Amino acid sequence: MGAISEKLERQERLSGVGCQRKRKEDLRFIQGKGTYIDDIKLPGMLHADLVRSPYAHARIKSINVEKALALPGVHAVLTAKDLKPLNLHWMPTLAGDVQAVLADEKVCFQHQEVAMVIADDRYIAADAVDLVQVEYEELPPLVDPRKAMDPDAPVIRPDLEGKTQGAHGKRVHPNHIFTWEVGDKTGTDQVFASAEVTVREQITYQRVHASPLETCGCVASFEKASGDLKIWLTSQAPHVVRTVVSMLSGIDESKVHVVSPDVGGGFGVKVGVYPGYVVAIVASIVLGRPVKWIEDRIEHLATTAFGRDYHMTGELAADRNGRIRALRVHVLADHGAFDACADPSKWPAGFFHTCTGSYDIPKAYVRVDGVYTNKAPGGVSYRCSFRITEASYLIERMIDVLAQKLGIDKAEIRFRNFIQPEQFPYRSALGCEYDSGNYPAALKKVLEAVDYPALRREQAKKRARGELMGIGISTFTEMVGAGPTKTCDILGVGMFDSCEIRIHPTGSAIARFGTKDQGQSHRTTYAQILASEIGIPSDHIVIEEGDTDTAPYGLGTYGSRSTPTAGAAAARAGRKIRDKARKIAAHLLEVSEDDLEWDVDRFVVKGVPEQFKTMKDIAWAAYNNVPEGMEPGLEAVEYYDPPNFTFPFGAYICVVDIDRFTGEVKVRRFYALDDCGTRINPMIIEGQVHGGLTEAFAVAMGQELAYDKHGNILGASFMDFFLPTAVETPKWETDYTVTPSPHHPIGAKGVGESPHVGGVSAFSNAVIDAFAHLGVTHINMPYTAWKVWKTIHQLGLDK
Ligand code: PCD
Ligand SMILES: [Cu+]
Repeated sequence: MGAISEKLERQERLSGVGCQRKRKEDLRFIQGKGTYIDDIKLPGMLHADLVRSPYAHARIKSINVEKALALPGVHAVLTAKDLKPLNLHWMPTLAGDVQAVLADEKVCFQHQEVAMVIADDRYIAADAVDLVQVEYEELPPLVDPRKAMDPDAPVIRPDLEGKTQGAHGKRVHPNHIFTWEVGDKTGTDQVFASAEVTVREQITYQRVHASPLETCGCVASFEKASGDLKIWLTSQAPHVVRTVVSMLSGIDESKVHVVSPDVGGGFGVKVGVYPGYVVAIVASIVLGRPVKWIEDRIEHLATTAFGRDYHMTGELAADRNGRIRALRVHVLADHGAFDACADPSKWPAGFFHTCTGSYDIPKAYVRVDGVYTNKAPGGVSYRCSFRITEASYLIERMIDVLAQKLGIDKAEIRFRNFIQPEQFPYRSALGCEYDSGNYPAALKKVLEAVDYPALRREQAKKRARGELMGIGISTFTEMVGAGPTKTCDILGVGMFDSCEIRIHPTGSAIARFGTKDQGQSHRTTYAQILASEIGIPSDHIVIEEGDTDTAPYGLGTYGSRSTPTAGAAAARAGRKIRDKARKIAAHLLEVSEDDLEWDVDRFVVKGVPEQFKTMKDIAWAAYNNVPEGMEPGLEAVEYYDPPNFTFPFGAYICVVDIDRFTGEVKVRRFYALDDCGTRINPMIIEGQVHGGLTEAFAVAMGQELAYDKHGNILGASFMDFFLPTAVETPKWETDYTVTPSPHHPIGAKGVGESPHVGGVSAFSNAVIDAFAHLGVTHINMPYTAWKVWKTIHQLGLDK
């Protein structure tokens, strides 16, 4: 008894994997001691502001900067003409396209960057922006992606004239970017031709935008004397930025130093490189002084990368009993004026090919056409592993549509189609290899928790009274953790990730990673992984990320990849430490290595419990008493290339009541069960789920970057773009099951994006379910009271 409780006590002292350790980050944050980009202030620093286009599509006839330059305090006004000699007026995008850094003779979207003013302070810079005179000649705008490939559509990108080959194959129209196909077209068509039942639906996932508290920005500082370029950047991927900056500028990569300090939220929008960064860097080089550029909220929403804008046609072929036989999907993807999608290079539509979801669908075919329009560029994964939200939304909507057509219960149809636990590893018809899962168990648990049959009975009664109540189910699967490097790279750099750890003589440690926290709590949870592996309490392990001078190379944090990649690297680096520690312990105890066994925080001689060396003892010895021939010190580096993605999943259920007279949707209940394999910190997982669900609620209920017919953006401030506060946000109930990933060293899967991916369809399915008995099969998001009321009114329910 005594020995067991003593062991438990030691285990507890580690605060390792599974512990509800409080966030290490918060001590600084709640005291206002965070360091975000705007907190960086360097001696002699200048401030930049951008001149932006009021038009969606126009020729630039002239730019006159004289008045702006004459304003006291203005140091420079840069235009494309100034960048041209440096060959920096255009830059490559992550998607293999090019993007104008400052508009070159023509603007292609509203708010496009036209010139940068650099001044003593931001106020002078803003005043000078108003003094820059730009003469435009308006061109007809192309706003509707469905018209992008019309024969007489306005040509958006004359720079691509005659280019019949794009980064992802043939281009068939001046506004065509790529066509991407996956799956068995003929086989799928055959199944459809002879299917007992088919359904088809047009589903648009609207253009949306992440809204981190901190907008994008940077401070660039070029040291003329040494030739060093230092950039502070609110970035999710600092190493990638260093590589890109070096490639673009020709400055030796060792002379480029990127620091990503505290990041005030990322959500995918801080992965890429934006024109503002490039011009700020050029300005610093030209002026020999540090230059700060920070977006305001309108600039952020209107110009830095949007998410989604997928116009999908989904079709399912099935048996009369609801067993799905095939899936066929066409997507028209609106990429805006430049293809600046942030996806792994080989995947122009990200991981949209996960659109068979959690279901065992024998045949599938997907085709995605990307087109240019006069809108801001982007296509980042707003809390989504590269288009998985779109994919999951499509299949979760379609399975409901099929259920309605066949009159099968929406939970039941899922059970009939789930990939079964014994089918894993499961290879989907579109080529994803799912590592593990137990979907029926998850859905069963949720249905029991909310008493699903009782909810359906209540709904039937309400329907009889003319009331609107909806029950939405979402049983989603995600594919997160890009790599492996053989299929995933960014501009040729493989998507591994890294951990480097050093144990100090007194038994504390520092570990550095190639990922970059933006609020996810890596300082807290990485230390927990290491604590469990090396037996040093997590409170004695400092975690660092974000400085390219010190951190090992890594691809950054997005796509819920940190736990699957860098988290795995941490576990494996820890094991390397333990391997060396075992040798040192054997030497100290004068026994053979095989006579030792690991016990929480020490090596013990087998069968002789009183003979042991703790990790603390070993750390000290590593610096003064190692076995003959061994290097002193105790450190390890691991670059981890995962063999596969991890496949977290979940079962969500959402219950809504809709006011028949106002169209207001009230979320009565939201029950979310997530399975992310081994849980490192349950409290942090719960926080991630709360955050992701709130963003899902925002997208489903109100977020939209709409454009009018002239290409004016309509949703570019928080007056119009819905950002839920605590007042609007529903109460979340969370639950879990644990299905460890078989290939991850500690069985963990990513979780950061799951609630967003699964949440959006749960809300959507709930709202539409409220109208299902009236024959409604789909309503596009967002479900504002106005839009829902229109449906009610069309159905004559408000009488
Ligand atoms: N199993 C498990 C898993 C996980 N975890 C935890 O949780 C978290 C998360 O994780 P992950 O999933 O791995 O993820 P990451 O990578 O880290 O992150 C990322 C994500 O994350 C999320 N979340 C968040 N939060 C916050 N606060 N902020 C932010 O910004 C954010 N973002 C978002 C997003 S969007 Mo993308 O980018 O779109 O792609 S992607 C994303 C961390 O802390 C970790 O550790 C645990 O514990 N366990
Ligand atoms: Cu931004």
